[in-house]
Amino acid sequence: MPKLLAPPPPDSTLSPIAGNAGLPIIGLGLDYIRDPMGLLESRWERYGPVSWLSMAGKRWVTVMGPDGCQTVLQNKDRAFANGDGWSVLIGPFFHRGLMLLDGDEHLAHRRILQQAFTRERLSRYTEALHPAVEGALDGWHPRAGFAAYPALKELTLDLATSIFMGGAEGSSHQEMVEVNKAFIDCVQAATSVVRFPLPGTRWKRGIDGRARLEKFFRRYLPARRAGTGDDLFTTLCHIESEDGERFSDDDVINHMIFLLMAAHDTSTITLSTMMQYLGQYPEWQERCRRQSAALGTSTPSYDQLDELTDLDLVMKECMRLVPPVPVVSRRAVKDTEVLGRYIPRGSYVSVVVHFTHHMAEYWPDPEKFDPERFAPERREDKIHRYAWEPFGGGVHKCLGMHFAGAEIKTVMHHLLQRFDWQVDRGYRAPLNYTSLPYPSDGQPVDLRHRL
Ligand code: HEM
Repeated sequence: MPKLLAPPPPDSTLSPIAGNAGLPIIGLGLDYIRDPMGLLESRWERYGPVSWLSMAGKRWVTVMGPDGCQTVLQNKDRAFANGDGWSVLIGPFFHRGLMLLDGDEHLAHRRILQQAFTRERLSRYTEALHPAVEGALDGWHPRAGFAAYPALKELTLDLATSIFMGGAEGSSHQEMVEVNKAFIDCVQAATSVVRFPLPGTRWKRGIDGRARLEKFFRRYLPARRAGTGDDLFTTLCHIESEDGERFSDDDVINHMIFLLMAAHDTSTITLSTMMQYLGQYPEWQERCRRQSAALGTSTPSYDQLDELTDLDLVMKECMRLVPPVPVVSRRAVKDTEVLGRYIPRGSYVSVVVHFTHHMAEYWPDPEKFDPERFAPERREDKIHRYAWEPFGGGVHKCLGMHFAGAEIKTVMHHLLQRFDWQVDRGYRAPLNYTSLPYPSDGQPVDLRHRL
């Protein structure tokens, strides 16, 4: 029997939200991790676009489909808060990152941070990306069954240390491996069943990871405050809003830790998904390679990357099929409603991007890899403003989306020129949804140097 979350006030025309809790404590967490689409589809059929369930120790109102997602993300009556919504999942690890701030404070920090993502700065980051990508790819040893995911993860961390940090002078390889592990621990702690620092739990590893990251960044802070480099860390130390507001030392560290997290896993899974599908669809790999070669340079500028339109289609389709952030979190700070369903103050709300991206109503043959659906003559994403929403929407829409596009295209440009690769057409990535999705088999591809 479905249970109702809370009755609407007596004079209200709103309906209550139906749902079910699942198992004690863990709720439906394991069902989601095992088969997110299976769980979501069954709930859509049973309850429609707004329902409730238990997960990660809390009751969540789950909102599916572009109409409901739009209402929550646009947040017109300011009923949904980010800080409280995300804190319950990742607060101890990413507190005071931009995504966890709200209201005027969020706006003030976002205004300063925007200065780090102007077109001019993105052009300079892109210039710096090329040698860093080339250096990282020099360490790749192609073979059949090459594990693309861990190699890409290491590569994006290398990029983060050079482009974001301006290098990590004085840090050993072993230390960087530990920093990488600290990120993973912080991200994976999000869905820990135990939500206090009990030794041996994901939560405890996340807390330890945060402490390690803070120590790491604090060590480099004085040098970046005094420096004049083009990296993001130095930029955050110097940028100011139009009113002359600047970041404190703590702000810089909090934003750096969040930005590295925001940039790292999201770009890695996008690249890894692209390698999978380009390996499975050699005609697309060749199309992208031809366009890339037609640029006539191994180090295209930020503006030139716009000419890689085929790669752009593939990137969009891969982010549709595997959205790097499948669920976005909020908390209702007052009584409100979504699609006529009553949401009482204090409710946790999850916006399920992943489901929208696979709805047959909006995406014909939704499981098919079909990058042309984003081509100008089709533009299936135009059917609804929130049909394709990998970067979210509203005031918290991803601040790094243009950086992400530049990084992903730069890496792919170098990969296409250096290597070709194949993946069996029947392969299905065993994606682990414990936190952000990743292929638990390391995403094997048959990788070869191009002759
Ligand atoms: C494929 C890559 C990426 C995807 C899919 C992605 C996705 C998202 C999503 C869905 C949000 C909104 C979260 C919410 O509404 O609560 C977000 C926020 C954010 N992202 Fe990204 N992201 C990507 C890459 C990046 C990169 C590379 C950076 C930084 C260089 C970045 C920085 C941020 C920041 C700062 C926010 C918070 C914005 C705010 O709250 O005002 N992201 N991202």
